[in-house]
Amino acid sequence: MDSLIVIKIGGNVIDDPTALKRFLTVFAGLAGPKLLVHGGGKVATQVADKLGIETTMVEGRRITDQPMLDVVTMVYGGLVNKQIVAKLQALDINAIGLTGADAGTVLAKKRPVKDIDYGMVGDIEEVDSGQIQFFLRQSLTPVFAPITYSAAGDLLNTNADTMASAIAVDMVRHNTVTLIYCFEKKGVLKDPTDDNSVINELTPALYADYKAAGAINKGMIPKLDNAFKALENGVSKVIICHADELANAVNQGVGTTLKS
Ligand SMILES: Nc1ncnc2c1ncn2[C@@H]1O[C@H](COP(=O)(O)OP(=O)(O)O)[C@@H](O)[C@H]1O
Ligand SMILES: CC(=O)N[C@@H](CCC(=O)OP(=O)(O)O)C(=O)O
Repeated sequence: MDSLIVIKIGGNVIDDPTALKRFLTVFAGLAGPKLLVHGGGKVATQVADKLGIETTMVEGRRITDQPMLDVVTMVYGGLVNKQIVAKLQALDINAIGLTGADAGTVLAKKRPVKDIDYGMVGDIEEVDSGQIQFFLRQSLTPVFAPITYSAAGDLLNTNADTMASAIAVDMVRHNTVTLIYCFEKKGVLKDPTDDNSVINELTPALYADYKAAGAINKGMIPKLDNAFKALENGVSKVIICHADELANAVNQGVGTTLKS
């Protein structure tokens, strides 16, 4: 089986043009088939602000009413996605920008209303990994925006960490998959205020301990839940690392590697 690297790049890096350019240069230089999933939550919040639309996040998920859905569709599916695709083209990577609706790649279902009404937020139902494999075989590099679609034809806002995990898991049918979450810190930290406290190997038991102690919190919790889910479902290797250390993470094991 061919290997495939699925990489997710987070919103804090996307919001910093210099850091994004550095990351994309390293991404472009990685050998072999690869695929990028991007976030952009920070940019969406800034654009919503300018339009007078208030942002509400609950457990790391954006409450997405119709005006907010319009914003995230424009920001993720348009602005951020196309800027990344253009930069990759300039780096000689033939990138193809996609939302989950494009080529029917990621189908979702509107999150049912329980205690909280998230609005137009999608929980992933099905990934068409055969279609993604088809793009890869044409030597195209898919770049996914965190937008999915429903069977009824609605666009849905979907967390980018979840999207990367779901795509990686389904690609296991075709490839030996490595999943790498890149963000602005050096990995999962024992102490979030100390950038030199990287946990080299994280097991579910250690994760539970650090979470209970409050050392792993906020956005890192849904990220790790998605990351462990990928490891449990056939992804060979899952790494969380700094965007600048992507090349070393692939080759030399920097950052945090998840263990089952
Ligand atoms: N133990 C930890 N190690 C590293 N980051 C942590 C930790 N606990 C909480 N965090 C926070 O999690 C954030 C990453 O989650 P999130 O903002 O969702 O990432 P992304 O930008 O990749 O989507 C970091 O910016 C950091 O503030
Ligand atoms: C439903 C939901 O919360 N979707 C996310 C999608 C973007 C994202 O995940 O961006 P980062 O990776 O930069 O956080 C949001 O709108 O913030």
